Amino acid sequence: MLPIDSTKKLSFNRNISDGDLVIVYEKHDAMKAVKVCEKSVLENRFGVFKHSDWIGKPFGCKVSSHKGGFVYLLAPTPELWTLVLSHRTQILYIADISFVVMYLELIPGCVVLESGTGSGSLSTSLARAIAPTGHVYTFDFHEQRAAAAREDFEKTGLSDLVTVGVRDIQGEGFPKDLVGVADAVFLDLPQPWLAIPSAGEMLKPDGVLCSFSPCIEQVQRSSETLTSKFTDIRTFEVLLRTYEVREVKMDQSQSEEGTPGSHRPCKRKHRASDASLWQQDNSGSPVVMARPSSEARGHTGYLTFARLKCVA
Ligand SMILES: C[S@@+](CC[C@H](N)C(=O)[O-])C[C@H]1O[C@@H](n2cnc3c(N)ncnc32)[C@H](O)[C@@H]1O
Repeated sequence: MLPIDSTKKLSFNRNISDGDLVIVYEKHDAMKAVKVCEKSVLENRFGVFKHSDWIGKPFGCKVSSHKGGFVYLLAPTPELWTLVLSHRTQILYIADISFVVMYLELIPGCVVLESGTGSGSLSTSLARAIAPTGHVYTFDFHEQRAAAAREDFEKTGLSDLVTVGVRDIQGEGFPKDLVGVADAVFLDLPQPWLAIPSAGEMLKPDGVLCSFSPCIEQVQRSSETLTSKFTDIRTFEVLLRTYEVREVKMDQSQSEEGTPGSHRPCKRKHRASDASLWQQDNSGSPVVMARPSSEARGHTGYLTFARLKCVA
């Protein structure tokens, strides 16, 4: 049973305290994690911000610098942490992470095994999904990476939910004391097929495994290994298309035709089925438009899922 404290730490429905981690938000692509320390200041292009002014304010608040600039102080949720963490390895991002959490069928109380830990990007979301009574056991054979991940889980308040082990999972498999305890196993390893037999031993009957691989050759090799003990083998590639939503001024002719490269704006205001595109009725007034982002992320990898066969 986990100490009740871990539930409290996961809740951001409270005010900022000395020692808390906050995400200082300038804009969606300019954020950084800062540990609040009463005597410290944050300096950026908007001025100097005293941490002491932040203490006692709610997460999500807007705070001002000595010269009137401002930033937002956001809670270190897994969604934001993934965007600000220090990259020690390639990491999983939100599109793949959300898919993994859903298809591994994670709910509070689940036990999840993961390897490798890498930068802990996925582990952070796994931990929140199984909190407050579940547990994530994550393994990496790289000692410094494992230690850095442990420090990060301390900072983000997840250390009661995640145990980081140093182990060569491809060579040795998962530890024998975890046999049969896992609801789900996640592999992000260069040769996942070497770890699949051990992952199968760790899973409860009907448990789900997911393996992330950047190349289709790895998927084929993993799938061959999966067929002996697993069923319902499926591979997905999650391709995310991001849209930029901007307010623009248009003249009447443009508003009739739409703008090149964008979707033609819809003349209706806030129609529920067309919520991303709309315009105000008066020509010349600002129009809100959505267009595909030029920085859209393409291929990240393949997610192969499989369910352990139940032996009657
Ligand atoms: C791409 S990273 C994982 C990133 C992680 N999914 C994330 O979202 O932050 C792969 C990790 O696997 C670890 N690794 C590679 N081979 C391993 C092995 N045989 N046993 C354990 N870990 C291994 C590497 O050290 C590396 O940290």
